[in-house]
Amino acid sequence: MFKPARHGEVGGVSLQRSQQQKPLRSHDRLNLCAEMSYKIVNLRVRDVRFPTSLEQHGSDAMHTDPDYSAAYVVLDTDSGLKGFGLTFTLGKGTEIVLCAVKALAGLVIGKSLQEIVSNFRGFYRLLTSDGQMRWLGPEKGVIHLATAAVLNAVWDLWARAEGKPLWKLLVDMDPKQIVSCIDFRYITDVLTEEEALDILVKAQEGKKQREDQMLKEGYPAYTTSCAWLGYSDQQLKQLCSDALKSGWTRFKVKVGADLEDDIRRCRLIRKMIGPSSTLMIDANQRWDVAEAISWVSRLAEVKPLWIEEPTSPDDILGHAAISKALAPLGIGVATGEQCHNRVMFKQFLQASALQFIQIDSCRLGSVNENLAVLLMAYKFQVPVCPHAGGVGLCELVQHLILFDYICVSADLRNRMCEYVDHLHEHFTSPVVIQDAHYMPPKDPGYSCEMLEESVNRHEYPEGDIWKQEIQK
Ligand SMILES: C[C@H](O)[C@@H](O)[C@@H](O)[C@H](O)C(=O)O
Ligand SMILES: [Mg+2]
Repeated sequence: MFKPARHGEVGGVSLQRSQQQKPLRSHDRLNLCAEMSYKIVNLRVRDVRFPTSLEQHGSDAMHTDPDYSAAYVVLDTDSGLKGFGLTFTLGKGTEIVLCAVKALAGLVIGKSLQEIVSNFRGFYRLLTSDGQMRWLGPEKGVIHLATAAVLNAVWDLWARAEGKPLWKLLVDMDPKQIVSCIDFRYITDVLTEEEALDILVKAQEGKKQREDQMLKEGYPAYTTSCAWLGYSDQQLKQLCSDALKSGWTRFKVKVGADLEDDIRRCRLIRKMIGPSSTLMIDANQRWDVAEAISWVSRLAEVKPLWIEEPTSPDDILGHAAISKALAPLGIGVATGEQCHNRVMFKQFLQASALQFIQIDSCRLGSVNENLAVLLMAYKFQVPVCPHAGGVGLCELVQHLILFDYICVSADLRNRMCEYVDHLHEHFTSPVVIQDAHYMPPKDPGYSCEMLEESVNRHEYPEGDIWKQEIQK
């Protein structure tokens, strides 16, 4: 059974003085309604799946039948306010994530939001460092996906309690409070707390203009939904021509299963979008290192900006070798959607193994760990181009990239956020895309809440959608 940690302790281990969270001074605190502590009294988690594989939406060279799914978390508080969070999965296995979320529930229930956010670094540690459960990770795999779902719900609750969309909650925070949410353990050799603070303080200049700019123009996006691997050439053409009409200028194509098909499909798209539009290719980990280099060299004629996930997501030195070999062709390497944690990102950066860093709102330990990666990326001057799509990933990650632009990078060169046009209708505050840009969300929260009816219909296996599928 989990024993609540005493002050200065995480998972029964006493923290070094320097790692302890300094209590926030009163002026650092946000406006959490003074008389409201928002005590979390219950955590519910549901297995929600969408049968996207039936039409090959989301298919790639390794995931040929993805059913976009979520472990969907709802936190109930004593005040009636709820927090909604999720992590993304591909169908089978979502029930395992549910088990992991349930295993973490005891660390959350009974805590007040005030208690959590006044020592968010400590709370992140509590979830990721439990003396028994960390054996399942640490900070990777199913337990980390579950951590993301739970923490996403906590951040959603916090933003709702403040009456702000999450990006605005972050933008309005004092830089000291931002760094107080980050666990710097294992990354201080490249980024110390002081350096992080320095980056954030320097970026205060021009913040207001950048916020206004985002509210007016939105954040640039690219689309992946024209060219899933399982789509026919006919479908590709139709979707690409529709996207061009709607103002899209940046496109990603799935590759990696068959070289001749890739050449044909990429030529087709390049021809349709013209030389000045941007094309990216994504192999979803299909190749070995040498194979990746030779395959992508054959596709160099279509001038891809990047090759995404050319090989195993764990092979940092392999990515470095591919980056080096493809640099003369003007092709960068992008990865991150399956990068476990900030430590791996640190090494990718140290090894110059990627030229585009793809954070993921549900793979890393929520906002807390993503903040660490955004700051490391800034230090190494590597552009962040978040992974999105799936179910809910666009809704979530738009908040993080808005924060990145307004408060960290202040730069839009070579930067764009992924977009796919699936399943937004199931959310209470779906993303708003205008002229191929993400428009900043206005509703309070982290945009994770799904429509109750959608959850009921898609819950696995009892929902109507799945009952019908099972009967077929
Ligand atoms: C199975 C999924 O659709 C992936 O193919 C998808 O996340 C993809 O890698 C992407 O970059 O969007
Ligand atoms: Mg990808």
